[in-house]
Amino acid sequence: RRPKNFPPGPSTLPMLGNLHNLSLDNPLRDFERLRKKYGNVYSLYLGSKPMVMLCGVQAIKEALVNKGLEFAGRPRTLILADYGPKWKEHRRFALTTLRNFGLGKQSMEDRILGELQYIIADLENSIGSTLCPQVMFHNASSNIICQVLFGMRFDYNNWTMKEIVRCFTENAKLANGPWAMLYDSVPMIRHLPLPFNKAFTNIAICQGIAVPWINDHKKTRVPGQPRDFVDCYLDEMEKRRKDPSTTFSEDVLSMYSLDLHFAGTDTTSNTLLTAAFCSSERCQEEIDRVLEERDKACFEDRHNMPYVQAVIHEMQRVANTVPLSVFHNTTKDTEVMGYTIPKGTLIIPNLSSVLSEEGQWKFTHGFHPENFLNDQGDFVKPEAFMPFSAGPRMCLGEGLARMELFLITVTLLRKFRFIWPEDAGEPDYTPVYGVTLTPKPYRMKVQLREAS
Ligand code: HEM
Repeated sequence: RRPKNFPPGPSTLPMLGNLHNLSLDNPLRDFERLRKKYGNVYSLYLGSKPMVMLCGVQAIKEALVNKGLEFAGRPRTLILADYGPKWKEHRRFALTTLRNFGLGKQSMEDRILGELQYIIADLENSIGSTLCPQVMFHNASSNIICQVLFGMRFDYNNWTMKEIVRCFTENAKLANGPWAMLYDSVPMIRHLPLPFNKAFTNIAICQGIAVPWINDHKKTRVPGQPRDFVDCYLDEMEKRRKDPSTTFSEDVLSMYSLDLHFAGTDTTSNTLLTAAFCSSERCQEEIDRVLEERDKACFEDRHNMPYVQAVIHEMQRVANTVPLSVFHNTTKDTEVMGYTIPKGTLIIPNLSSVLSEEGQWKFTHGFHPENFLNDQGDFVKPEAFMPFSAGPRMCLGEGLARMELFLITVTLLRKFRFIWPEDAGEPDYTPVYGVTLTPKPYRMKVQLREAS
């Protein structure tokens, strides 16, 4: 039985709770069906553990923004830290460090533009034939964040690179799956040989790769002259050495850099993968007009490219890359939309429900850049645009991601034309479910624009 004034939901079965109400492949449709039946705030039981689903702008903003700290916890599933001093100190440090490395400034742009040269080379090698952009975009996104963290990049066919990307993509599929949901709620399943346990093997593999890189930094760094995020962290650890309450340590560094590397890879690349479907001649005209003879774009150009901006934002809306955000936990007894939510309740902010919420968009279905343009053709961002979530736990890499999406889209559309191969049949837009939604693997034909 649900506690008094707890959000409503379907009746439960012993042991299973509501698991039988959810499809193992893709529970998003079930969540939408339940929203229609029970409203924007409803509850489900994963085994015996309650969870609350938040749908729509109003409920999500009330919880994640207005009552941000009360909803800022994390369940102890995979890697991201729960709410507390460790999360606070590390989040503050990471935001400042990323900013100092030029988030929004020249040097971060240089890193992205530098990586773009390798993407361009890959695409040029595929002119006239077809290419699977999945691997290329994953490698590029991984390299960009890898350079920020560790100061290095890898060739796209390098074994280490392939192994990291394999672990990340596999974990992205396991992380929000039903087993992951159960993992937090039914401790005894942790000892069973379940598919979800593979996620921990993958984390161990990635740590096994990253720890020697960190050790190498310890040997080669010059204190006070950081080359990358890891150097900055080691400097900070040194500074806090005598502080008994510090949460900075080498163990945390290896986990934290893994969090950032993972969070910055599968998200950006899956958004770009959806983007490759959406290129348009109108974008290309705007890009040509603004860049004129210049050989590369810069992030500032976005202010003169309202249509491109609208396309990129619409592509994020449609891509719905992180449909259920990352799960939250309540840090104290609280309320949302008049319902009572006890401390320690699993919270799922259903971002998918906001990105396609009736009444929030000019066009809810299909791909319409007009959702982000006013009558004068200026770029506008509706309140319901929340692919990075909202509140104190919102995406830490939003700045980097927005810069990547803009520079990569503009540079590639300026140079190439992407065509759906005639013999490939109709594109299948059904995404593959996970913490990130992934388009089914596909191939694109690539042409140089000048040549066409
Ligand atoms: C298009 C690309 C991206 C999308 C759509 C995206 C989306 C999200 C979402 C929805 C969350 C969950 C927020 C919440 O729990 O309320 C999140 C968290 C996070 N993201 Fe991103 N993200 C993207 C790119 C990146 C990049 C490039 C980085 C790397 C710097 C990154 C680092 C993180 C981290 C560290 C968190 C956890 C924040 C915390 O727990 O405090 N993300 N992201």
